[in-house]
Formats: sequence, structure tokens, C-alpha cells
Amino acid sequence: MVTQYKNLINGEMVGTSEVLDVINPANEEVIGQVPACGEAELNNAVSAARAAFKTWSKTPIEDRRKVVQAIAGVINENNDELFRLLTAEQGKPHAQAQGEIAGAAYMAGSQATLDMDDEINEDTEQRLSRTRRVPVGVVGGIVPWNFPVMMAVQKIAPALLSGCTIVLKPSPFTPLTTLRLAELIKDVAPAGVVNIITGEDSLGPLITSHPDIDKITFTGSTATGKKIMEGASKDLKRITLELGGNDASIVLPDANVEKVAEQLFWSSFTNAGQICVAAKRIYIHEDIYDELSAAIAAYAKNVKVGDGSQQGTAVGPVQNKKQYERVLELVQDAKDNGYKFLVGGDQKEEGIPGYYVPITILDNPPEDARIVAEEQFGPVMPLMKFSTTDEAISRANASEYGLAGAVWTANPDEGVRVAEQLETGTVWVNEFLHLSPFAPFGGHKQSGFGAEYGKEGLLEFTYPQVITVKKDNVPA
Ligand SMILES: NC(=O)C1=CN([C@@H]2O[C@H](COP(=O)(O)OP(=O)(O)OC[C@H]3O[C@@H](n4cnc5c(N)ncnc54)[C@H](OP(=O)(O)O)[C@@H]3O)[C@@H](O)[C@H]2O)C=CC1
Ligand SMILES: CCCCCC/C=C/C(=O)O
Repeated sequence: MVTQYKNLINGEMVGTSEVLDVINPANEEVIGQVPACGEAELNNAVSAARAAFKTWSKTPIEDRRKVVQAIAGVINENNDELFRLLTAEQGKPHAQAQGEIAGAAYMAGSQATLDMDDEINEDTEQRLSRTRRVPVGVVGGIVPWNFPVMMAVQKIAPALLSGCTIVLKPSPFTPLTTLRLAELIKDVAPAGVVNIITGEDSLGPLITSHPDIDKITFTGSTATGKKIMEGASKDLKRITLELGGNDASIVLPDANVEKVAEQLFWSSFTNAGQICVAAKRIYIHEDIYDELSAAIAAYAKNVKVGDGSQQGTAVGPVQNKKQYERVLELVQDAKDNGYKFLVGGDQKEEGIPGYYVPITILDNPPEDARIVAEEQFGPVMPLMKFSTTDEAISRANASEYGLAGAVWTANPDEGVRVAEQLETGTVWVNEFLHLSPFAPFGGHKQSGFGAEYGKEGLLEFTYPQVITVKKDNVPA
């Protein structure tokens, strides 16, 4: 008997007669069914959020903070149950799933400490002008399948703290952990403040163009981001878009090969490479290219790809069939063009269920190879050789994306000099995949706009309202 999950609407867990199957990518078996909501259920959720907004937006921020902290608390308390379910639906190995759940709780708890105090613009004898922040209203949150819990919480926490209410749609590929989380949220948040609904691919566009939703916060592909912008333009909804990336790492010649090989590997292969900020193009200086590429390949050969619930698995399957086929297509294109593979290049053994892509590392493919120029979003790592730092910077910047990047060097000052020339919203020097709840995270160019996290991320859920009092003109 397949477990039936319900949606959270107006403080109640509710189902629908139509349901959608959810598949475990490690074995392609159905592991749960979720409601297939349409317009009627969406309208109920939006009405509940609108009604709750009246009170929630007037609730003191200190009380809203407590609710966000309570959400962080229930996530932490239920890590053990949540991470197993997350592995089953998303595919990531247990340790990484545990990390995502703990990370989501940490991000929510930390964001709960943020403030949006009034700011004084002018305080003179003539006038007092201040900016206050007012919540935008009902938020529609749309999230993908690579970090379902982190992404859900990343939308819910700042929305609630700002005084907004939310209708959140998980990806139909990975809704289960979020719906379990919905049950936990039901017990700690007032009815209607958080609503979580699932449905077929018609649901996202319905949310985007719903006349009573005031803002969309979205994480996913650039192509979908553009559609959302279009759908939201009718009512001039506020939007925050966290989109794709084709993030470059630059390894300068003074980098210690032994120290960076393993870290570079995980900057590309964590979550089977399905991270917007994963390193997707690695530029290595020619002086250390042979040694470093050999060290990465040697490390890769001992990494186990398999079912994330099995001990020893370090890289799980790709999350869904569509993505699996896309990654295989890019690998096949590289083969057809005769590019050299240091590791991988073949498909999994025939007859084994699951969306497994063997670890794939390419040896110096050209810039215009599809596997370099496109966002792979899979367990794939092209290594490329460069001669001068300026050349590496210019190749790194030759992308329509601008999400993140990294520089690896024994000289952090030089790392910062290079970082400042990269056209991305985040750059790490001798670090990877670290996001802070206190720093704005967002893309340049076609990686989106707006920010999440930090005060900037919180303010995205608000309108500024400027109140000016003319002190010397009181008509008394
Ligand atoms: N930046 C990131 O973190 C991510 C980037 N990607 C990139 O996107 C590629 C495709 O992945 P895919 O799953 O198709 O990602 P999408 O961007 O299509 O999907 C992400 C979310 O958006 C929803 N959605 C899709 N179309 C619309 C629409 N027109 N209006 C409103 N919501 C919509 C999806 O729901 P539904 O499935 O029901 O349509 C899902 O909840 C990947 O290969 C990868 O390159 C993917 C995931 C995350
Ligand atoms: C271990 C890395 C955590 C990154 C979480 C943020 C991911 C964003 C995205 O893929 O959109």
C-alpha cells in the first residue's frame, strides 16, 4: 500500500480524489502519492493565505520570529524521519540528506534573528522622514527538486518573518518531505499562514498568474524563470528569481594539488552535481593541470555511486528521468565529438533500475562543447587548461549565467583580486558551496534577480513606505 500524503490548506491536512505518483530515483518504484490540486484547491489556499494575512501582518515581529524559530525547531527535532524520506524521494545519500535537513533548520533559525527596523531618512527642524517596511501580502513560492526542504524553508522563513503569508508548491518530483514538514508546521504556525499544495505542471502557471497573489519567489531553471516573469507581469507581481548557473572554478598555479583535489571533486559532485552553485567548469593552470587532473581522477575512482540509503554511497542517482536523459545526452554528445574522458563516459550497466549516471570527468574539452557551455546539472565535471589568469577570467565570464564561482590559490589576496573580476553574485576563495543566512545570495545576468538570505533577502518580501512629517507646518 503506497502512502498517501496530504496538502496543508488553512491549517488542515487535505487530500484530493486525483493523486500523483512520486518515484524513488534509486529504484524507480512508487513511494508515495500526493494530491493533484487544480484551480479550486489553489483558490482555497490563496483565500486562506489572504484571510490569515490580515492578522499575521499586524502580529508583532517578535511573535512572528517565534513561529519561524518553532519551524526551525520541529525540523531539527524530526531530522531522523525527514532525512530518510528525503533520500527516498530525492536520491541524495543519507549523510547529505541529514545535512540538508539540519541546514534548513539552521537557515530558518538564523533568518529568524533578522530585523527590518524603520530607517530615518531625514531628521531636521523642518521634517522627519522615515522608511518603514510593510509586507507585500500573499506570496507564491515555487521550488525545484534538488534541495526540496532547504528551498521550501528558504521561501517560508523570510516570508513569515516579514509578515507575509505563503502558498508554496513543491516540485511534483519531490513533494513528500515537504508535505511531512507541512504536518509539523500545522502544529506551530497559525492556520492559513503557510499553505503547501501539490499538483501537475499546470499548477505553477496558475500560481504565477493568480490575481490575489502579490509576489512570486522561485528557484529553478532560467527557462521557467522567464515564463514566470511573463505570467507575473500581468499584475506587476513582485518576483525573486534564483535560476540556473554554469559556475566556473579557477585553480591558480600556486594551489596545493593534494589539498584541492578532493574539495574540487565535491564542489562538482555533491548532490550528484544537481546544485545551482555546483562547480560546472573547472579551469586549471597548465603548470599543474596534469598533476591535479590525475589526482581528481584517482580520488573519483574510489567514490561509490549507488542508492543513497545504502551505507558507503557517496553519489546518488540523478533525481528524475527527464534530468537523467538530459545528462546522458550531454555525455553522448561529448563522446560523439571525440572528447577525452578521464573517468566515466559510459552508461550504467543495462537492466539495473534507477537513474544512475557514472561519475564523468572530461579532459580539456573545448569551450563550445555542449557539456561545457550548458548547465549540466548532473555528476559531470569538465576540466580545462589555461595559460594566464586573465584568460581564465575571460573564459569564466563567457557565460549567459552569473550565479557563483570559485578561485583556488595559495595567495588569498590574489584570490580576491580574481574574484572581484568574476561576473557572478557569489565568489568563494578556497571554499565551495557555502551559503550564509546573513549574506544576500542571488545571480547576475541570466541567473536571475533579487536576493535570498540576509537582510536584502528579507526586504524582498516587503514594500518600502516612506512617512514624512513636516514638523513646522502643523495646522493646529
Ligand atoms: N537553479 C536551480 O536550483 C535549479 C535548476 N534547474 C535547471 O533546470 C533544468 C530543468 O529542470 P526542471 O525540473 O524542468 O526545472 P523547472 O525550472 O522547470 O522546475 C522548477 C519548478 O518550477 C515549476 N514550473 C515549471 N514550469 C513552470 C511554469 N511555467 N510556471 C510556474 N512554475 C513552473 C516546476 O513545477 P512542475 O514540474 O510541476 O512544472 C517546479 O516546481 C535542469 O536541467 C537544471 O539545469 C533545475 C532545478 C533547480
Ligand atoms: C550544499 C550546498 C547547499 C546549497 C543549497 C542552495 C542550493 C541552491 C540551488 O541549487 O538552487
